[in-house]
Amino acid sequence: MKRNIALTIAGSDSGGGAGIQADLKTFQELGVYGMSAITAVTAQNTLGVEAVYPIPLDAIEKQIDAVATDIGTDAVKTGMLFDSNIIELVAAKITKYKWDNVVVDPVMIAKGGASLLQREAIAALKHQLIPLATVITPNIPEAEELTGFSIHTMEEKKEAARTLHSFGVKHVIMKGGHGEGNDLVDLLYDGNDFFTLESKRLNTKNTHGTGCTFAAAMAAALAKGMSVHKSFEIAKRFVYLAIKYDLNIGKGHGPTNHWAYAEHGTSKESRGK
Ligand SMILES: Nc1ncnc2c1ncn2[C@@H]1O[C@H](COP(=O)(O)OP(=O)(O)O)[C@@H](O)[C@H]1O
Ligand SMILES: Cc1ncc(COP(=O)(O)OP(=O)(O)O)c(N)n1
Repeated sequence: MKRNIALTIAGSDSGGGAGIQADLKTFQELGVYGMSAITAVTAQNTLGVEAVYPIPLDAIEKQIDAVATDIGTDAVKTGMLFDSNIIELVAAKITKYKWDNVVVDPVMIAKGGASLLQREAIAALKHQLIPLATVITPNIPEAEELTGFSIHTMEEKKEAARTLHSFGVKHVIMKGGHGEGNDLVDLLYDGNDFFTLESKRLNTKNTHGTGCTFAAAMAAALAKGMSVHKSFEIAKRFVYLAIKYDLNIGKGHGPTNHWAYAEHGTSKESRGK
């Protein structure tokens, strides 16, 4: 049986809810063979990030080259990239290996407030990596940082999506988890039209790793040959169910449930409107 392949270039979360661990679990659950290039090791659990250890640049390069020269990939997802040197390296490798289906999750700050991207790296993210992406998946604070303006209303979300699209990326998905109110809207912009996917806000503290899981599900669906729009639907549903059937793990913000899509994905009740 043919298996499609996806590569995640991201940080390790020792607690298993976000980063490389969330990505590989998501790939597996969506039937995609997962590979990884680790950019940083974090000592992290549901209470927060205790320490960050960036991986030497040549070790990141060797991980990427090792999988690229032998195995190849159908999609790439980037997460925590930590500094501008790592971003420049990743951009150069995407160009060198002519990868498409590139999902860039512009990870900046963990939910507990820990910085996962140096401030000096924001320019490299904007000008070197984002233009190579098929889709970027910022949350509201990340979109505010990248565009330089604050975002509260739907019109401001649309304006931010237009601004981010002008950086050269093909599609922008503005995630709505940080918005206000009970109705939660994720917005896709393809350069011409806007598409929204809505859900009720689930009342849980266990949302650690939602952004990583969403972007990894996008990458997995793209790796399987689906369109960006179809991948958006799958990613939204995958993360919604992962939050709805959350796991009671740890004393803080627990991880989402990566089994939920397989276990509950077909029931009407789980469709969550
Ligand atoms: N409480 C919630 N209930 C339902 N969906 C949520 C909730 N929080 C986040 N999501 C969904 O999870 C995904 C990630 O959203 P967001 O929280 O904005 O990103 P991040 O985890 O990067 O901060 C989005 O699809 C969003 O709609
Ligand atoms: C190693 C690592 N990478 C990324 C994140 C951020 O993940 P995210 O999905 O945005 O979830 P929260 O941190 O907001 O819960 C991370 N924490 N660690």
